Amino acid sequence: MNIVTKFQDLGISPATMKSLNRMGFEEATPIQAQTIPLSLENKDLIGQAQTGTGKTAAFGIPMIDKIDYEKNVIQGIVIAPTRELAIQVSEELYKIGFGKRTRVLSIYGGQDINRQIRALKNKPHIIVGTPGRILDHIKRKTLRLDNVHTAILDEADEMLNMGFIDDIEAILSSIPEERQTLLFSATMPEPIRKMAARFMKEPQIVRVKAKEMTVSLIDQYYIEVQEKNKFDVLTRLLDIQSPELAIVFGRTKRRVDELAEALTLRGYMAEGIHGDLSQAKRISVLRKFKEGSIDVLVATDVAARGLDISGVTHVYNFDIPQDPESYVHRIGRTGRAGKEGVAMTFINPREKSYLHVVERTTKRKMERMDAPTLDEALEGQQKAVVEKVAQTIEENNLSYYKQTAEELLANQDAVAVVQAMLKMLTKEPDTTPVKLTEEKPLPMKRDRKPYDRSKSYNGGQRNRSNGQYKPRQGHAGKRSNYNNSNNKSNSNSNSNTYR
Ligand SMILES: Nc1ncnc2c1ncn2[C@@H]1O[C@H](COP(=O)(O)OP(=O)(O)OP(=O)(O)O)[C@@H](O)[C@H]1O
Ligand SMILES: [Mg+2]
Repeated sequence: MNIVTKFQDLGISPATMKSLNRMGFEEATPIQAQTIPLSLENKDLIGQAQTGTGKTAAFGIPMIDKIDYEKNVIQGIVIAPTRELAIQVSEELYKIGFGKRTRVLSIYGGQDINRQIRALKNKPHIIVGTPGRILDHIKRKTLRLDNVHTAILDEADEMLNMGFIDDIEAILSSIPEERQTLLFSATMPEPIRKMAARFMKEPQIVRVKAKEMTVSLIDQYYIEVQEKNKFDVLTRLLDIQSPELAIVFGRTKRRVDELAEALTLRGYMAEGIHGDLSQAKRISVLRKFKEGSIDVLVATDVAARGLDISGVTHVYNFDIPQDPESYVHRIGRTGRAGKEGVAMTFINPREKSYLHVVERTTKRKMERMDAPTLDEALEGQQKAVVEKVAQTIEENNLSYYKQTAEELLANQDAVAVVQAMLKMLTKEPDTTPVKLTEEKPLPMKRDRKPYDRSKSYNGGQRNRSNGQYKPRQGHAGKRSNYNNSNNKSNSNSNSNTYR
């Protein structure tokens, strides 16, 4: 049962309604429908909803609505874990605030601080920033937060992971206590609750009820593959699936650099992004990806949180993530705002236990897929050529080639002509040798918590000798009955690798 909620029924001001219309937002998403009215009543809130379901606007709309344009002071602050996210959130807030002419400023590390100080003098209404840099400005007294009425922690659990808790505490302590505090993420592991108890006043918890933690529009597969074959499998998949935009996640910075280089060697438009790159480089890589001048982004988990890039059709977990939360955020870069997506996870046979922990957390099984063969890759390439031919016929004026084509067909067998052209146009699967340093598989996982059979899926069986979960029969795809699981026992608690 889906009840449609119109934005005008949520008590939003006409000025903000105008912005939403301009953005093409018609109906509120469930998290928006459930949190906006509470937020307008100044309630503290913890909001959890699947990736790509509009949490930014869920906190952004009511915050903007409460901004007094006449007052030239900072009234709202958003704290986000990465620079990219700070920029993206500030852009979305700018759009939402357009009708009310709200001034939004993003401040983050790596950017010239003097420029930021000058920008702060322009009296923004809202600040979006990363914890370190915000605190830096507070200490320099170039940022005063005593008129802030709304504080938002986006991706709060990631900020905890990154060790920002003290910075956040320091920032919040310089904001008046009467403030409203909101906390949003797709995942809410246990430590978040402690954090909430410290910083919030009787927070209302709004969890959009969903059977699974991941969006059902994302088809999720896993492929069992030996480390040394991973790269060939990746390029074959890229050839077969021909994603519009793809993100490949690697475990380490070195891995990302090597993968980006290897993909480029084999003729893909790929670039890497990770925390060691300069801020300017990271932003330029992301821009190229958004514009489509590169179509494969290779990334560490730095890009896994919150990034909203439309057109990402495929996510490849070249290395399986260490913890299930990270999986949820990574694959959530696709299947956003109602679009479909595909997520493929490579697992080394020794890493099967991680697969099971992810599946138990998300309450969704991944379907097993066999690694594609060279022939299948070739077939994929051919199909791409055929599609391109059809597209060219549709789009271009080909009259210039007509005479030659007719002559060719008069002298040759038509099928032979097409065969020859296909052969010429089809990119043979590239096997250019590349250098990738081998990554060790993740250490065998031992679940410290006893395995509660009444709660999660019923197909796993503990193998005592090595702590792995073995599917009872066949592969994981045979498992069924996730419905028995108790959804309220948010399975995050199953994760014992909290970074
Ligand atoms: N009501 C709406 N109607 C149409 N599109 C919307 C609506 N709300 C948000 N969107 C769009 O959906 C996309 C995803 O939104 P957003 O980035 O806020 O998701 P999120 O829930 O924060 O995801 P994540 O957990 O990955 O951070 C954005 O492009 C946003 O503009
Ligand atoms: Mg978000």
